[in-house]
Amino acid sequence: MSIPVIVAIDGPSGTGKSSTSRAVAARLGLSYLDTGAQYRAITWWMLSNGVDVNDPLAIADQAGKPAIVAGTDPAAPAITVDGVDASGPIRTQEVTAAVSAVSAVPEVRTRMVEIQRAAAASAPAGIVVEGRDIGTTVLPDATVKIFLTASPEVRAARRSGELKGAQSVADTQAALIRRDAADSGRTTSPLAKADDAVEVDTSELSLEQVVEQVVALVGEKRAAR
Ligand SMILES: Nc1ncnc2c1ncn2[C@@H]1O[C@H](COP(=O)(O)OP(=O)(O)O)[C@@H](O)[C@H]1O
Ligand SMILES: Nc1ccn([C@H]2C[C@H](O)[C@@H](COP(=O)(O)OP(=O)(O)O)O2)c(=O)n1
Repeated sequence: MSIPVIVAIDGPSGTGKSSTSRAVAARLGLSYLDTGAQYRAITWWMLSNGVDVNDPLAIADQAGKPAIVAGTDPAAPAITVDGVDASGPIRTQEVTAAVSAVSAVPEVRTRMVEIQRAAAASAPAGIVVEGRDIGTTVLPDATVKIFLTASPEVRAARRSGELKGAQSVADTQAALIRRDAADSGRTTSPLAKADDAVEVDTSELSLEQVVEQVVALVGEKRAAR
């Protein structure tokens, strides 16, 4: 058996983290973990249970309550909260608007990071983990670290394509920029590129080209060890 490979993929919203991570994991036979889905899931629980998402003390107090379980099959990403499928509700604009505030609370992060490290440690062949602080904080010893970027215009166009006109491209771009600022500016493990991460600007690349680059980097690291 070869040593498990750990791939950390970080970056702001709409840069292609989820699509790239799933495709790389599927191609290399690795597990896959979407940590953003976990932060969205705990945010959904807070909103559903009447917790004031602008009150960090209230969030901290409740952070230990919901059971968040994320699947690790790249072919069928799954997320449940207290056993209930949360894959639809975590993508609503209400959750998107509240997730940065909830995920800035240290007690929330401590819990999520524990679950994320356990998933990485138990993946038989290795795992691709995507998020904001994977290379810096969650898995600082990852085999390969990637930091994806793209221009705000490209990211907003990609996101509004998914929202199917529910929000204008200009509003989507403004919301992305607000979330970037909140995620990069928080005190506990902000969105940041690790010093040893490879930065890939995906603005002008197809998904296939990004996947190829990441797969090639993993191959190089494997060959070197
Ligand atoms: N390199 C790319 N070129 C064009 N579209 C892309 C590319 N990467 C991702 N996408 C599309 O952009 C949208 C956002 O991608 P996603 O992987 O969800 O980004 P993130 O996880 O960083 O928010 C999706 O609709 C996806 O299909
Ligand atoms: N490792 C992570 C992953 C996500 N988060 C927070 C910050 C992000 O704005 C939200 C949502 O992340 P998600 O990856 O689902 O966001 P997008 O799909 O890129 O819009 O969660 C985090 O704080 N740390």
